[in-house]
Amino acid sequence: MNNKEVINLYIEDRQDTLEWSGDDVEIEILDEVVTFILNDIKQKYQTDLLTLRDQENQYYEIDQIVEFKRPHTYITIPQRHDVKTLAKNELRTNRNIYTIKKDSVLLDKYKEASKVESIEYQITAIKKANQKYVDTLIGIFDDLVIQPKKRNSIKNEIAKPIQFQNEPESPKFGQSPKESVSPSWILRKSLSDSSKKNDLKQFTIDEVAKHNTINSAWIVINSKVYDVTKYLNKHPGGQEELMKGVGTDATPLFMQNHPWVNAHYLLEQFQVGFLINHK
Ligand code: HEM
Repeated sequence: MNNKEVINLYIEDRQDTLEWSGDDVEIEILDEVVTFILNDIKQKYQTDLLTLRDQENQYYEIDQIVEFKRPHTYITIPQRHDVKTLAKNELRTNRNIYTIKKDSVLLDKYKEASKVESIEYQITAIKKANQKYVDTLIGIFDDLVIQPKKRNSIKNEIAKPIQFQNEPESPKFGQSPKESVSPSWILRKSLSDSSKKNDLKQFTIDEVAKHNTINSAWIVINSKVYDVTKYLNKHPGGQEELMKGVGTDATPLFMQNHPWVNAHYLLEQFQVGFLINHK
């Protein structure tokens, strides 16, 4: 009964672990969960290109993670990481553990040794999120002058590794990508971010809590503080729903309702700062 299986995905300081008991879980479900994780990584790292490699540095494709139940997959972003050195020994401070059952997935998030969040997803919600992700992505790219080449094939080619004939000079961890090797849309995004960054402040959760009315409505999603006063009547789920999260760190509520929504894309103009985690 206890034939527990595990797949690990690593990128920088993040480790995502899928755990399941071999008898209970169909391979399609594992595929959905892996896709869900890779989509999340793509959103967080703002890229649609991820390469997957094993411990021997061999490239492979997304469906091979599950098909061969590879225990360790190292993920890199071609223009951002030095592809010659796999960061096998990075300190993984952010760990996400997905316990997969027949119809649901329990996600436990850890920061260093402490559990910071626990979310239960129905498999149907994960499937819906994967489907929605494609739509969200198209929405994002519509706004950019330069379109990524694979825009129409993203759905079928999630995370397909790309190979360079001559490997480009890649920045090391922690350095920002060089202009010459960055896809222009990433560059564009980071430039617009940095010009605004000067105005952004740091807030404690107590300061955020003061803005809990429809006349001044602040909300925290993924450590970013947004003044959503002007977004309240635009929220597709309704003002009343959004008000449930106002004045708080609403990341868990947000994730329960629509993990596929890219909040930062929608709310960037309303960002006023960052949340400081004090103590
Ligand atoms: C401030 C950040 C938020 C943003 C940018 C946002 C954005 C959205 C978007 C784009 C949708 C449409 C989703 C779709 O059609 O797939 C939506 C729906 C919804 N949102 Fe939010 N939301 C936010 C916060 C919240 C919070 C805090 C809650 C709950 C307390 C919430 C509850 C809902 C609900 C219940 C729906 C309807 C879902 C459905 O029709 O299936 N949202 N939101």
